Amino acid sequence: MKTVHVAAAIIRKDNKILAAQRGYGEFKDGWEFPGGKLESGETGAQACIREIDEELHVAIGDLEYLCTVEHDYESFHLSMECFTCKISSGTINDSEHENLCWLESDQLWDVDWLPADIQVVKELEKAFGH
Ligand SMILES: Nc1nc2c([nH]c(=O)n2[C@H]2C[C@H](O)[C@@H](COP(=O)(O)OP(=O)(O)OP(=O)(O)O)O2)c(=O)[nH]1
Repeated sequence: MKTVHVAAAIIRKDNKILAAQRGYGEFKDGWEFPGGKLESGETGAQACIREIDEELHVAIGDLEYLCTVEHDYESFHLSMECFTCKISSGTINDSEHENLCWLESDQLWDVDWLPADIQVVKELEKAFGH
């Protein structure tokens, strides 16, 4: 099965994290962390910074590796590196998602996450002691 390498940004603000609802494609309407596929030669962190600039038009910093999720979808295997981070400059101007939502720590399960993201949210709960 084909492996797709993705980097995802868990953007933190105060006690909240940013969730995004996909606006197109196979997983339309599912909730995820902003990010996208690694380009050749890129590290996960580099892809994360580039994707967030392209999608949300902000710069991110303070990246901290959280986990890598391995998930088998029907038609591909996803290997997704996840980083927590903060916005270091700019104001979000979303060019790609249907919705964005800042979730408080007690709202993490209020959205319908993509299957692979369930594990990420569990890791987040562990990391932040919820
Ligand atoms: N960005 C992102 N993708 C995720 C998450 N969870 C998850 O299963 N995925 C899957 C959905 C997609 O199949 C793949 C990421 O593709 P993408 O469409 O965001 O990447 P991209 O912008 O580089 O790609 P493209 O649309 O230009 O082809 O990973 C997540 O939390 N964030």
